Amino acid sequence: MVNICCIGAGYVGGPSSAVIAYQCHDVNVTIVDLNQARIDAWNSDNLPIYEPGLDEVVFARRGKNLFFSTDVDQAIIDADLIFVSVNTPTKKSGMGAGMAADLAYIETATRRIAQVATTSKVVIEKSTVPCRTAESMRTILEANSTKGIRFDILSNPEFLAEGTAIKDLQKPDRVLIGCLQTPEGFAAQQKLVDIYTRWIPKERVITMNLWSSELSKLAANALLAQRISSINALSAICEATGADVDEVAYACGTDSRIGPKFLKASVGFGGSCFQKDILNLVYLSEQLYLPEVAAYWKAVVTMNEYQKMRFTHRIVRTLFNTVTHKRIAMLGFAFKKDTGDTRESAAITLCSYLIQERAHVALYDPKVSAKQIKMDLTEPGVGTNEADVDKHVQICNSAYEACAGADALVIVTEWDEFKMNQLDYKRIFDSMQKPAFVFDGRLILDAPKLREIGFRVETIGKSV
Ligand SMILES: NC(=O)C1=CN([C@@H]2O[C@H](COP(=O)(O)OP(=O)(O)OC[C@H]3O[C@@H](n4cnc5c(N)ncnc54)[C@H](O)[C@@H]3O)[C@@H](O)[C@H]2O)C=CC1
Ligand SMILES: O=C(O)[C@H]1O[C@H](OP(=O)(O)OP(=O)(O)OC[C@H]2O[C@@H](n3ccc(=O)[nH]c3=O)[C@H](O)[C@@H]2O)[C@H](O)[C@@H](O)[C@@H]1O
Repeated sequence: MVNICCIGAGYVGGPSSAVIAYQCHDVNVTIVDLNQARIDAWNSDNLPIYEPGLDEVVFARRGKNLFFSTDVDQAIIDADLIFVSVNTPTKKSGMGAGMAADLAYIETATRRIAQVATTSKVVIEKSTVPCRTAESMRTILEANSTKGIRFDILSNPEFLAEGTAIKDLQKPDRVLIGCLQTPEGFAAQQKLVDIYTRWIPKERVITMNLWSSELSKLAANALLAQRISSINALSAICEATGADVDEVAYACGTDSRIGPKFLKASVGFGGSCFQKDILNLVYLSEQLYLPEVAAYWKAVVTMNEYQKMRFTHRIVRTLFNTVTHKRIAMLGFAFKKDTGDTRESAAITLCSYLIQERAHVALYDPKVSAKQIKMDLTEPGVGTNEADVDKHVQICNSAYEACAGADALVIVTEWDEFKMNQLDYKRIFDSMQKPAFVFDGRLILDAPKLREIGFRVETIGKSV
């Protein structure tokens, strides 16, 4: 029986390893984390992550060939293959602060493996890391390995998107496995290929060298984010000219060379990775003395910040240049629908700007807790503190509650339950101050129908 250990029971480690257990009943999968509360939640009926389809996968295999534990050492000792799936956030201080990836968690996990392993292991870099991180991991492992133990390193970046993680893992576009181009490297690579090809067609499991694999992950996220910033840049032109961004996206997306995906204009991309990974690429380019390349990728993030700011300015301008003491209903706080994750959500920036304008923000999100919202809005650097939040933010239990008495409602996350066929917009209109404004930051509403009800509607990428 093959034993797999995954270090890091987060958004990636949890779902990706659970799917391996689900697909390969003869493989033992143990997911470990230092965070006791997180592991307790994985072992409970209330999993720590909201992800469609995740409960079914976990509940089907937990206690059979899928285990969650804080006993990191034992899981390392027992494992043949070890996924390192720990967080790699942007560094907050020191060299490269605000741009480079913080590799401290990777290094701690790697050193732990070296310290406690008693047999040879294949160590798999699952976290998103700067190009050539595998080299540092290998150096640490080799310098600390004794007793003739062998460590082989693979790069196997993850491409799942939150909200569709289980679907993405069950039927991925591709799986990447990078290895050192040596006989031992190829042998290690084959072990992982043998796992994935149990449920993924062979031609979708792509093998390559370690450095290409590491860089491909950063490149894929940078290219995806670049498309969003491109369409968002065009949305500004649309608003100024009368062109309609949905029509422009459709016209461009039907060109098979461009393709239709990731061309939805929005309040700006969020999520834990796009910004982090682009900044990582920017830092790498700077380190390689490629300032033009760094500036090129940096512009994707700059455009995203601009989009969030532009949208807030539009709200303030439309509400007669002041939102002071006005009630603004914000629908959605997660960075996208079908997840409770708020990391880098555009909602945080928007909310903070509105509070600074002294608005009263009434927030509703179906999957984000009040505690999380408060934590996000009081993080250092966000621009608002606890007193601001207590004074200016109300967390509501429904969209109707948030909108009651509001001057404006703002769609920030594209949850299905905010769509026209799910919410009674006439009821909302009747409960709001007049004139009643709608700001659609996700292009999910039918503006002409809302206008028939009596709303004044402003939509990203469309002029009135
Ligand atoms: N969130 C996402 O959708 C995606 C994330 N990624 C990448 O995957 C990596 C992990 O991301 P997430 O799962 O979102 O992070 P996360 O923060 O949700 O989970 C990481 C977990 O690792 C644990 N951890 C840290 N150091 C540890 C150690 N030494 N021993 C045991 N546990 C330790 C933490 O306690 C935490 O629970 C990052 O590099 C990220 O860039 C890649 C694709 C998608
Ligand atoms: O490395 C990662 O963490 C992951 O990052 C993204 O996944 P994720 O951030 O979960 O979600 P996306 O669907 O990519 O959305 C990211 C942000 O872009 C926004 N977006 C997306 C698509 C679009 O057309 N327009 C748009 O504004 C979303 O609302 C969201 O705020 C990538 O899609 C995954 O392939 C990758 O594995």
